[in-house]
Amino acid sequence: MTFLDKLAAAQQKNGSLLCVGLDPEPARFPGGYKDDAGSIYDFCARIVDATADLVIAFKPQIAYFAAHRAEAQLEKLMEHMRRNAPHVPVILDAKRGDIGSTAEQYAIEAFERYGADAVTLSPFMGFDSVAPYLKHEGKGAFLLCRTSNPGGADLQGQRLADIEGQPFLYEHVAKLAQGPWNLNGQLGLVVGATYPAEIERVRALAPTVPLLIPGVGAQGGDAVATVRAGWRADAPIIVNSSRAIIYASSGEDFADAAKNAARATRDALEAAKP
Ligand SMILES: O=C(O)c1cc(=O)[nH]c(=O)n1[C@@H]1O[C@H](COP(=O)(O)O)[C@@H](O)[C@H]1O
Repeated sequence: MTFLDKLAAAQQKNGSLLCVGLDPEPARFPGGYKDDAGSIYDFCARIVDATADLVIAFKPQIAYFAAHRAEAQLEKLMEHMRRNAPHVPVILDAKRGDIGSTAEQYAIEAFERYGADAVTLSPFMGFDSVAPYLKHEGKGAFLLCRTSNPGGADLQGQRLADIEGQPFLYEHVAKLAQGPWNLNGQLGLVVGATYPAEIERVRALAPTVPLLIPGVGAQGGDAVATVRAGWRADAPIIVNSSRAIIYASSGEDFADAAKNAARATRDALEAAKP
């Protein structure tokens, strides 16, 4: 099953556009797990089990594992998701970007070592830095386009004077992902929920690619505006929330609280569909 097939199946089965982001910070863990990097797997697995019937995808952020020497726990978590939530695709948030020969290794890491269904990438180094990921049949690759952080505009908001129509850099990325770079239909784009006008613009330029949209919840993005700007019946959007879900409670009830927060967010996103 390809990433896109899995995404469509999860969306239908769970009636959801919500992606739960797995950004484990031991300092924020509840009760007995607090400050224990050895509990990263246990904490995340409990969040996964509590929310697996409410999401379109899971998105582990690799830095939160690597910072604690917890790559083995990430491997175990990936296995856990394949076993306990086989219907939910996993996007490994790694934001890689490097020359082709190194990108080949990063692609092996994401798709073979961790078994991810999709990965996040920086397009800054150009097509040859993206191409190695596209050789992995059926896997997805999300290019950073208009990111959720305020500094995203520093470069993504620059006009490209030598390209017809003088588009912003993020608009050019959207066009490349919809067109010449999308060799096998594996590309998607990352656009922040904090900038709904830009989501609308990206959707107009890239009408069929999946959009990964982080920034609702802790970053304050508007769920309703996000769905109105990006949702199309025939093109998926994946709306990520990490901290607002996984740290919904700092008590022993954290998994139940995550489930309730995920359900409320899922329902708000569904209700916003036109
Ligand atoms: O690629 C991403 O996932 C990403 C892109 C972006 O523009 N903004 C953004 O916040 N993210 C990631 O999405 C998650 C957002 O987390 P919360 O702000 O806690 O919901 C983090 O893992 C970020 O690294």
